[in-house]
Amino acid sequence: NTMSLDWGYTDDNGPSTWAEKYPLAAGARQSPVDIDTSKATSDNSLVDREIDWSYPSNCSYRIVNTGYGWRVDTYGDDTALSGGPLSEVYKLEQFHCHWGATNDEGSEHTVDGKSYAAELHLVHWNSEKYSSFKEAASQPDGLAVLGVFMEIGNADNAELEKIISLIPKIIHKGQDSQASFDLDFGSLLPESKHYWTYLGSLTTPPCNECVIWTVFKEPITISERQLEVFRSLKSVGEEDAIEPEEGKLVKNYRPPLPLGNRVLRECGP
Ligand SMILES: NS(=O)(=O)c1ccc(C(=O)N2CCc3cc(O)c(O)cc3[C@@H]2c2ccccc2)cc1
Ligand SMILES: [Zn+2]
Repeated sequence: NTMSLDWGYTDDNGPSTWAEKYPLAAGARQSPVDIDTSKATSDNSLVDREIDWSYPSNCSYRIVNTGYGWRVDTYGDDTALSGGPLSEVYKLEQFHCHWGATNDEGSEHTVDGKSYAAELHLVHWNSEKYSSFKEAASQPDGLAVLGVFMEIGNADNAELEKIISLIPKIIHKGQDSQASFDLDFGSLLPESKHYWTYLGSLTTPPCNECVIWTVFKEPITISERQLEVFRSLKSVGEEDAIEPEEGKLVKNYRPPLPLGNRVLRECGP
């Protein structure tokens, strides 16, 4: 029925149930993973191959409540991500975030078992080799996602505030808001470009194994108030008459899956 999403993060439709309807979720190249720093190899294949990104400073965006979080759709024409583990240039398609009900959980990747309070994902697709995002999402090197850990700090994150200020307009699933603001992506990313990288998947259904993951080592900070605004989103539409406190998206992260025999590489200490 319209009330229940066919997948989500509650006990009855959460990550442990996804493989029933989305068989790829049970694959051997799934994401997220726990980053065991002792397993990371710093072979010189990545040495001084920094991750290079160029994003426009002023652009028009659409923020949407997908039912499992907020997502900002960019019109990635003049965006470019290259270098690091990437052999081609990738275009930014969208970015979004994952969080938990309390600050001691919320990130998808963990580092030596430690969770951060949230994790930002910037999703890019291989526009050099493929003709659309959807086509790229069915290819092993189709997508490149940058993962940025978020920890609680005293100060608001000013760049994120431009997005957070739009959230009250998209409280219910399906709502969206068009905005054009000058987003300085550079400050949504940590100062240090040091990262881990491995081959993985979408962390939500359909869990396609199409992602080259790059997770920055250094977190950015977000305030508790800003994180509370994320948790005020609802996973149900305006028409779904439920109690005011019900349907709140207090968590939308997938717990880590086994790295298995995949290689985990790192660049920078
Ligand atoms: N967390 S993440 O790994 O960075 C990630 C990346 C992309 C996507 C994404 O764009 N998806 C997956 C979920 C989804 C749900 C929809 O209702 C929808 O309209 C589109 C998507 C897309 C998607 C769907 C099918 C194939 C590829 C992507 C989701 C999560
Ligand atoms: Zn994500």
